[in-house]
Amino acid sequence: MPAAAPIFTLDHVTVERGSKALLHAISTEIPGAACTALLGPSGAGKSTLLRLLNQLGEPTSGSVRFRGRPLTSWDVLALRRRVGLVGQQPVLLTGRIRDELRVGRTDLEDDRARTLLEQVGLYAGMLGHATAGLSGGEAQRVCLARTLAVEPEVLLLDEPTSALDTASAQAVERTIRNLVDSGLAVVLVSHNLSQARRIADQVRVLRAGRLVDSGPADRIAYLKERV
Ligand SMILES: Nc1ncnc2c1ncn2[C@@H]1O[C@H](COP(=O)(O)OP(=O)(O)OP(=O)(O)O)[C@@H](O)[C@H]1O
Repeated sequence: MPAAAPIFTLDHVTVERGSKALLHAISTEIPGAACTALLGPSGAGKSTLLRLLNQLGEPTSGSVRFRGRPLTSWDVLALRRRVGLVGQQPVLLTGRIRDELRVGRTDLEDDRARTLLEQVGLYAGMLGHATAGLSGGEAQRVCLARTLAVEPEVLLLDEPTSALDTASAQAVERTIRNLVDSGLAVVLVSHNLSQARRIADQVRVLRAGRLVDSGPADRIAYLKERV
């Protein structure tokens, strides 16, 4: 069977800030309907790369294409509806969970909103609750549900479970894996190598801004050599 078309194609992507190169001539593809983990030590450039993918940053040189079209040719808001990003720190924008889930989807019905809450490991009954007083982990999951409400084709996740306890992290991992299995593309930045082994299909390893390894998760030495 021919390989599916990549969802993102990076061609010699370099990002410089002042005299420092945060990413050096990265060329790679990110497949659709798969979970791709961006791994590497702190400061390697993982978040910088992730943020390029929904135009929260721009390459100094080189190009990124989404579904074959240069990112720069996409309307930014249209792109961000198709490519949703959940950052490391939850940022809540409204006072109630129902309103929060409707931020990008004003016509979201309560039944769908309850399903989204359950999908991220929260209780459907929380729909009417205030957002004030949510724990960091709960807020992170509400942010994930808010992004999923828009039905993106790609989910960009920057350390999505770093603030969660084990049970909540497992619930979110299961959600991520189910979404991938139902056709969503996920790009995940993680320091948690066990998590990457559990849910990543593909891995890209960065070190000091360079792509040093790339391929299916079971062939990546970075995952095999570390606990
Ligand atoms: N706007 C900026 N200006 C200058 N340097 C930056 C900027 N943003 C990030 N950096 C630097 O770029 C390098 C890569 O940062 P980045 O956050 O992408 O790494 P990372 O691999 O995601 O790290 P971590 O795992 O610690 O989150 C770091 O040295 C960081 O200090």
